[in-house]
Amino acid sequence: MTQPAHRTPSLLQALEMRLGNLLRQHGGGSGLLSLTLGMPELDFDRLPEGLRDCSYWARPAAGRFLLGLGVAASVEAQGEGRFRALDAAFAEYRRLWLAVDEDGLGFQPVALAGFAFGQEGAGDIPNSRLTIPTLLVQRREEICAMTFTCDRGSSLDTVLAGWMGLAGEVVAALHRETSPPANVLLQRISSQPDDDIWLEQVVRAVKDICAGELDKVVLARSIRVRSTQPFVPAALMATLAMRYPGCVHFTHFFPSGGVLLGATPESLVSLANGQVVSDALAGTDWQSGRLDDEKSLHEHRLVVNAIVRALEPVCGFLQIPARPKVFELQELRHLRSVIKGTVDPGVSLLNLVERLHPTPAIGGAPVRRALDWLARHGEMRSGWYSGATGWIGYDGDGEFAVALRCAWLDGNEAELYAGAGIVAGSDPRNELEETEAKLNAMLRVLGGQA
Ligand SMILES: C=C(O[C@@H]1C=C(C(=O)O)C=C[C@H]1O)C(=O)O
Repeated sequence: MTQPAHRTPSLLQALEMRLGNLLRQHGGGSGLLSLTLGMPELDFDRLPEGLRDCSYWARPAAGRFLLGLGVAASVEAQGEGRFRALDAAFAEYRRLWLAVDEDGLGFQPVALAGFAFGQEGAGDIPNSRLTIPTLLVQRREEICAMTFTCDRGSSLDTVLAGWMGLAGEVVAALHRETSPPANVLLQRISSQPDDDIWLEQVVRAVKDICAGELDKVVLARSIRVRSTQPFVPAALMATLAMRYPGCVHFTHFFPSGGVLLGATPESLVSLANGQVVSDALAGTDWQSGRLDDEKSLHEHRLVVNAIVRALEPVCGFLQIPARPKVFELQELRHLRSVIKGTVDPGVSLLNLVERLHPTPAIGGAPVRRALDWLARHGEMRSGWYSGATGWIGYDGDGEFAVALRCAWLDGNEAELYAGAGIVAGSDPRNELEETEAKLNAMLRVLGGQA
C-alpha cells in the first residue's frame, strides 16, 4: 500500500536516525559497507517516474524488483577478457565488503550489470559495466528493503547526507503516479541497413549455410523513429509491465542522457544456490502459423545443443527437456526449452555468462563461424542490444537476461532493434517480416497503445 505523502518526512527521519546509528557502529576501516533495512512502507513494483541516472531490473513473475541509484563502486571492461575482468573486480569488492542485513529479512546487496553483444565498443556507452549502487531498492515477493552502500573510509556525515538525498528522491518518486501512456505519432526516419541490403544479406547467409560454411546466423537490423513528444521511460515501462508480465523488464539511464529500456523474453542464465538455469529461445511465429515445422525445430535444437555443450563441463547434472514448449507473448510465440543444472563449486555467474554468450539464439552456430561471418559482412549492433542486462548478489547468485525487444531513447527519438535466425530453409521476405513483428511489439508501446 502506498502511504499518504504526509507520512514521508517521518519515514525519512526515522530512516536517517537508524542509518546514522548503524554508520557509527559499522563505519571506518576499508572496503565497502552495505546496510539493508526493511521498508514495509514502500510500494515498489515499477520504475518510478521522474528518476534519472538509475538502473531498473525486474522479473515481476518471480516477485523480484531491483532499482539502483548512485555509484558506490563501478567497473567497466571490454575485449576478450571482459567477463573475467568484471568477475575479478566483483570478487575483489567482496573480499572486504561488510554487508549488514539489519532487519534479518534475507536481503543482500546487489550489483547491476550489462554488456554489449560484441566484446569491443558499444557507441556512447561502456561495452560492459558492473555497478554497485549507492542505494538499492529491492522487492522480493511482498517485502521491500533499501540497501545503502558506501566506502567505509568516507566521512560518515557526507555518506549519510548522500544516502538521504537518494532515499528522499526515491520515496518522492514512488509516491508519484505514473503518467498514462501518451498517444503519440511515430515517424520512421531510417532503417539500418536498408530493407534491400538486409534481404541480400539473408540470401547470402542462406547460400553460405547451404554450402556448409555454417549452420545458422542471426541477422539483426535497426530502425529509428521520431515521436511528436519526448518519451517518458516510466510510462513505457508501465505498459511493458502490463503487456509482458512473463518477461524481464529493464531500464538503464546513461550519463549521456540516453536510456535503454525493454522487456525481454529470454534469460541468458541464472544462478541460485548452485542451480543454473538457461533459456534456449529460438523459433518464432507471429501469424498463428506453425512452430513444430522442421525449420523451427532445427533452429531451436542448435541453441539447445550449444547451451548443453557450454554447461556440460561445469555441471554435475543437466536437465534437458525432450521437446520445447511454446512461450506466448502478445503478438509473438517462441519455442522455449529451459535447461537446468547443478553447477560445480567455484563456478561464478560471470564464468557461466562467458561460457554461454552469445548463444546461437542471437549469434549463430557454430558460434565462432557465425561471429566471423557477421564480422566479415559488417553487421552492426549498437549499444547493449543482444548483449545482456542483469544483477549479481553479494553471495554470487544472480541472473542475466538477453537484451532483446528494447529501444534506445534519446529525447524524441528512439532506435529499435530486432534480429532473426537464418538457417538453410529461411525465406528472406519471411525473415524480414519476423523482424518487423518483433519491432512492432516495441513500436506499439512507444506509440502509446496499451
Ligand atoms: C534476435 C531476436 O530474437 C531472438 C531470435 C529468435 C528467432 O530467431 O526465432 C527468437 C528469440 C530470440 O532468441 C530479437 O528479438 O531481436
